[in-house]
Amino acid sequence: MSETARQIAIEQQVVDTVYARLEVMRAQTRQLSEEGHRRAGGGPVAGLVERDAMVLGAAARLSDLDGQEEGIVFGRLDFDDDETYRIGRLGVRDADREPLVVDWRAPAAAPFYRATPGEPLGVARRRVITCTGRTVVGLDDEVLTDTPVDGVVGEGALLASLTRERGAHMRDIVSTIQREQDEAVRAPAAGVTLITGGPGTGKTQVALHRAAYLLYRDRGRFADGRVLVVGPSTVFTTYIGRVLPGLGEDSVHLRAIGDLFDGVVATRRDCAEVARTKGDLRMVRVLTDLAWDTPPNVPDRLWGLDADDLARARREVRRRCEAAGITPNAARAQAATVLAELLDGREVPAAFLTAWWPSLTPQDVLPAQRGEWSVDDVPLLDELAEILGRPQRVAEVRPEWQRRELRSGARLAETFVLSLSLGDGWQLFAPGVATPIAQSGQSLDSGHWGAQRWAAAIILREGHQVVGWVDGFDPYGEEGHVPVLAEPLPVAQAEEPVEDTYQHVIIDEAQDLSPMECRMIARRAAYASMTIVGDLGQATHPLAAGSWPELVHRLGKRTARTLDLPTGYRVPEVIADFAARALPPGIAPTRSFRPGGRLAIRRVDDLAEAVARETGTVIAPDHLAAALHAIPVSQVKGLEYDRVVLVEPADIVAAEPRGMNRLYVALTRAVGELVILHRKPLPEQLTRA
Ligand SMILES: Nc1ncnc2c1ncn2[C@@H]1O[C@H](COP(=O)(O)OP(=O)(O)OP(=O)(O)O)[C@@H](O)[C@H]1O
Repeated sequence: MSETARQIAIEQQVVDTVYARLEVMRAQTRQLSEEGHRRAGGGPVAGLVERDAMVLGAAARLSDLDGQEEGIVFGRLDFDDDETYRIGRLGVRDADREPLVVDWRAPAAAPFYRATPGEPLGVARRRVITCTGRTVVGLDDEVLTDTPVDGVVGEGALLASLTRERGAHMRDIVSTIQREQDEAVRAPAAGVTLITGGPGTGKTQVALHRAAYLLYRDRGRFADGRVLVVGPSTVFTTYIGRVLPGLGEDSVHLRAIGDLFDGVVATRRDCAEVARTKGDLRMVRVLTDLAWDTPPNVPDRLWGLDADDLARARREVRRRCEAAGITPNAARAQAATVLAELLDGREVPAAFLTAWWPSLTPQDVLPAQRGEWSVDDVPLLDELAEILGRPQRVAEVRPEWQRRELRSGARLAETFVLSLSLGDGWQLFAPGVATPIAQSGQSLDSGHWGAQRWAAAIILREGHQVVGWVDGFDPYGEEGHVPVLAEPLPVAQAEEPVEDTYQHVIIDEAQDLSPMECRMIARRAAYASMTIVGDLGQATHPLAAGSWPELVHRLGKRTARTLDLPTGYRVPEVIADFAARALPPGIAPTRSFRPGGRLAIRRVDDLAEAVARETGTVIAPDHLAAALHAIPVSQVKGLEYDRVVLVEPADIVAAEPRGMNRLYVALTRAVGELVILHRKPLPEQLTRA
């Protein structure tokens, strides 16, 4: 038996023990979950709470275990003092609670990523264990001590991992995270962490592993959708979408910029000129004017008031509301007041007010052009949501009595009638109109009649019945003869305001954010710590920040701790050296870890014909992409392919103000081979030696 086979057999034994233990845990978990469901049948409130807690915990545990089928154990550390332990995607203990595998995120696992020959941290040997499913298929040892270590085997885990076949989705790098990457993954959660580095330095990987790390370190704070990861496009989020579930985490919100505003999924980008306009901070003013403008199709006269009078009234409403900090969607009462003043106190019918001052959604104010919003529209919709204000929340418009009922969970007819100002109830039915009791004066008889009408209204609206009459308070709080209502509808669930802010926000490809996009993210990160990941050399947005401090500031934060990733793991040396010619002055090229690589540059007469002869992924200027069945160059950010065929660089550069940066992005997508096909002369920068 070879030494490698012997060592593999040793590790296989450990892996088998871990899986056997997981099976036991899985069976226990399933039993727990079933027990939870059975108890739920009982129904009492206390039981429900218990059920929820149990089912939730059990289900989470199950999905944890299911997600970890592949390669749970991937590392081993042997220390100078003969201590040994295995590192895995999750921590597993045996029946006596002794650790079988240490979670890669635990402090004890840090030496696996941090130890170097110069600074071994007590580690004698670091071993990477490669599994396919439950079978150990390879080992790679690195000895970090001068004293001899037995049974050393190796095949270069990092290189092996880099040369593995590429799938349609990004795979995690948990077994080969490099030291500088690990420092970025484990940087403190608080404040702003800025992770910079050239193409292929592992920024995206670090960002995702960091999300998993934060969840592990402070689950109470970050679980349940409290971490947001923002990427540049839905193609990109789909590409990286499996990394976190593979690491056992599925509670992170992963969103593309075009996907951040609820109810809209935008994938198309506007051309640079339009993007420049839409991304500019001056849009805030434009959108504010739009939000207060007269909406289309609203009535344009009311009794003696014509369209001009109404337009003037609208301006007056805006003036008063802006002075008082009231948003358009909360301004109907002010609108009523202004109109009533113009009408010498005459009360404006509710129906008119609702039509003239409707509640607006951002989509009402900024309808889709040709049936579709662009990614650059999304921050505008989000801004409009802020400017318009939410249509008043149910909780806010509910009268106090109703809120009290919702809080207590009980709807008491007597309470309903006696303890509240009946005006509240009437307001629900006919806002802005005087109540029947008020209209009928103070005589008890007509008051009684009015109360009956009022009760009928409430019956219609709320499903109550009148079961008697008592002396209570009329709509104006005066004493009167009022109905006691019964048979209420069940009390609805109290609607808690949904907080859509996060505890931690991770932004990938952050160099590309326009000022308006920054505002959209900052709105979700007002109280959040942040991880900002990017490369200024790949900035293509016409309004991209010129420096990192500027971007941090745009995101509403002040300072950042910066970590730079200096080594590129994607692009091989030959291609990286060539691509560096497209880098703007002042940006240092990335040192490539991958040796070799193949580069071919061909001048051709017919692009379509030349493309048809090639194999690999074709990347073309956007205007040629469809004809050549190619991926538009604007869509490849963050992605990578084994063999890239890049078409007509001159057109890519000419298409937009930051065309050279766009070309740099395209040149740095290839993992093995890059073929450049061009009909027009190459951009001058590429021809420089
Ligand atoms: N430590 C590592 N071990 C194995 N593979 C790695 C490691 N670091 C990075 N890689 C691989 O290198 C490639 C580039 O990584 P990634 O996409 O995270 O880089 P990036 O810096 O985000 O690139 P870009 O700036 O182009 O978006 C990926 O295939 C990734 O899996």
